[in-house]
Amino acid sequence: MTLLNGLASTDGRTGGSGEALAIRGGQPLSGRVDVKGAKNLVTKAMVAAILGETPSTLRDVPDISDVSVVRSLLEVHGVRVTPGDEDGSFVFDPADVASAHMEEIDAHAGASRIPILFCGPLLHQLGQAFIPDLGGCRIGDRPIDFHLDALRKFGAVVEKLPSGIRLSAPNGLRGANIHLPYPSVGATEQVLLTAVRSSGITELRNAAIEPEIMDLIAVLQKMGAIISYEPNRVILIEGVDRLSGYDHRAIFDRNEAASWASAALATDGEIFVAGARQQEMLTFLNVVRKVGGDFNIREDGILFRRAGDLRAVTVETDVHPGFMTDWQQPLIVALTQATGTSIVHETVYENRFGFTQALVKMGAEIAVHPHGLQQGPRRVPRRNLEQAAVITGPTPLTGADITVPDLRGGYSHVIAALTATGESTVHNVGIISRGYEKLYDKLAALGADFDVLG
Ligand SMILES: CC(=O)N[C@H]1[C@@H](OP(=O)(O)OP(=O)(O)OC[C@H]2O[C@@H](n3ccc(=O)[nH]c3=O)[C@H](O)[C@@H]2O)O[C@H](CO)[C@@H](O)[C@@H]1O
Ligand SMILES: C=C(OP(=O)(O)O)C(=O)O
Repeated sequence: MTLLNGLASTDGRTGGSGEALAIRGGQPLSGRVDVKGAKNLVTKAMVAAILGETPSTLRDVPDISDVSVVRSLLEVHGVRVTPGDEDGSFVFDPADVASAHMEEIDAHAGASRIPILFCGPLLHQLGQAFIPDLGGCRIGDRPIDFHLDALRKFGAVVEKLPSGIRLSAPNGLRGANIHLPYPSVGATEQVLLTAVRSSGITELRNAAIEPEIMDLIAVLQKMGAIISYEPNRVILIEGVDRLSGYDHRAIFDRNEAASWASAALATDGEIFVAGARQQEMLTFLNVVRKVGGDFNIREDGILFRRAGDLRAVTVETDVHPGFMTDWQQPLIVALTQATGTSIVHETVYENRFGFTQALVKMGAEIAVHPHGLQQGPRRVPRRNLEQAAVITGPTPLTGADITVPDLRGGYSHVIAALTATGESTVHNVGIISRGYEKLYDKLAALGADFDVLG
């Protein structure tokens, strides 16, 4: 790796969103990468710290920009954030939690989806909350109606502002009976973070049960919450008057682990993903096996490589325990190298195949069907969100000039460029630092040949 203009941070994290990479591909990626705590747990556990009466310690916090955004939003609300007693650990002290100025909150608009989860904790601690407009990947409409409907059931009053929303709880928050129209990850977390200190019992039906949600439940239980779950996506929360801080090691980032696994398959390399665990990746591992990949599960991680030629597969993204929507983009890069016709049905978001245009530019044969391919009822009925990508392979990829559209699409572009022969320029790579820690260091450790262009 060469830093042509020094814009990349010295710790190997990507720099501003305008940064570009010149990548010379065609070589296998081989070596070891370490994955830390999951973006989709760590950011929520940080918000949970507001609910405690004593400081919380979170371990294995990745150095990603979504964590920086949430840290900054906590700090403007008076939470003191200091390094913990080991590398990657942080202490969150909520002793001086206070309302923040609107301008300080607005400065976080459009940066991440996590601010919506501040609602319950801030309402409990301050009686009011201002939430900026949300960011996150633009992969569909991403409404927050389930969040707001649930908050109103707890007794919150929601007012829409020109930018963001204001909430208050004039009569406090009371436990509620909530049935989510769809097992939304964020809305389930909203209910958990609000219910734990609301008076009485909350019954949440059709809850999401992703491993990161189970880890958030573990965090909240450490704080003093009483939460149980029943079959069929039912979660019961008995509100308590006070919560204390927690000490918790975050669950590993299974999305990052799946990304590196796909990179090994796409480039015909061999990558040991240290920190990855089998249990949370069962569904992904089944697909790795079906596509002709090989994995070796060890105590400290999982080794991924090809078992022979890659084979076409059909996958449908779904809520947990299904095949996660965040896994399909890197997998599709590998599927361009598989023999036959693969189909990926996207059922979670309505616009998550935009990244494939760049792959087509590089020589991949991918047809996107915006209204899906499947007729008739689906296992998880949705609101016509299905899209399908049909990938025919194997096709050689050649270097191209491409622009990253979002987090997972961006990672896939980098891996496609490393799979391709010749040189690619990948623009806008800074977005990838939302969810991948030390990307440049990891690529360099795996033998990738690239320059940072700025
Ligand atoms: C920070 C974080 O954890 N992000 C993850 C989280 O996003 P996030 O929590 O935003 O995803 P959700 O599970 O809420 O969204 C799933 C679907 O429900 C819809 N929906 C959601 C809320 C709502 O109020 N109304 C509504 O219609 C969304 O538009 C989407 O079509 O789960 C997604 C699904 O596993 C992952 O892809 C994201 O990586
Ligand atoms: C969609 C994702 O994240 P977010 O919800 O933070 O936009 C993702 O991690 O792929």
